[in-house]
Amino acid sequence: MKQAIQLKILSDKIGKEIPLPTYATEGSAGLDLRACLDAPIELAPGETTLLPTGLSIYIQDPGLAATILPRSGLGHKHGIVLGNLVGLIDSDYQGELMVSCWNRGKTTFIIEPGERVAQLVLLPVVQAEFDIVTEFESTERGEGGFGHTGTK
Ligand SMILES: O=c1ccn([C@H]2C[C@H](O)[C@@H](COP(=O)(O)OP(=O)(O)OP(=O)(O)O)O2)c(=O)[nH]1
Ligand SMILES: [Mg+2]
Repeated sequence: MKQAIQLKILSDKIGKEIPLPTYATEGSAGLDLRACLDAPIELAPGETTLLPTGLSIYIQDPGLAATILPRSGLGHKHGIVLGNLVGLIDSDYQGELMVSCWNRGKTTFIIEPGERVAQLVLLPVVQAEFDIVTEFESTERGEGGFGHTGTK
């Protein structure tokens, strides 16, 4: 599904040395987010840094949200993941998209200006309107969880 989303360019670098986010292929779910930096950043093992993207989006529709997810190659091969594990962008957020970058690996990683550090995925959202009850209709699972169904 496609939907227009308002986007503000906050840095002169965007659209010049740093391209606007695009879907890499027709079927891509994620838009790669690039580090909007003046100079490379060294991220030592165990360190976390908050990277600007030079962009803000205003999703506007409360039925949507965006998530910031790690890129699998960076995460698996270099241990570069997100300090908050997953970022959630609210539909009413209008500030700069920020990427918390965590080096959970064992070697220093250099983040270059314009490097694709994470990906943005827009998702549908349902806001709950709580209906307070004292009993739930019973289910096969009931209150069982956390391995209740076994491992094999
Ligand atoms: O990786 C992220 C996560 C969040 N945000 C922005 C968008 C989001 O809408 C806002 C608040 O995020 P969240 O609700 O996860 O953080 P919080 O610690 O609960 O802050 P707040 O009290 O502002 O809601 O921060 C980012 O730019 N990047
Ligand atoms: Mg919050």
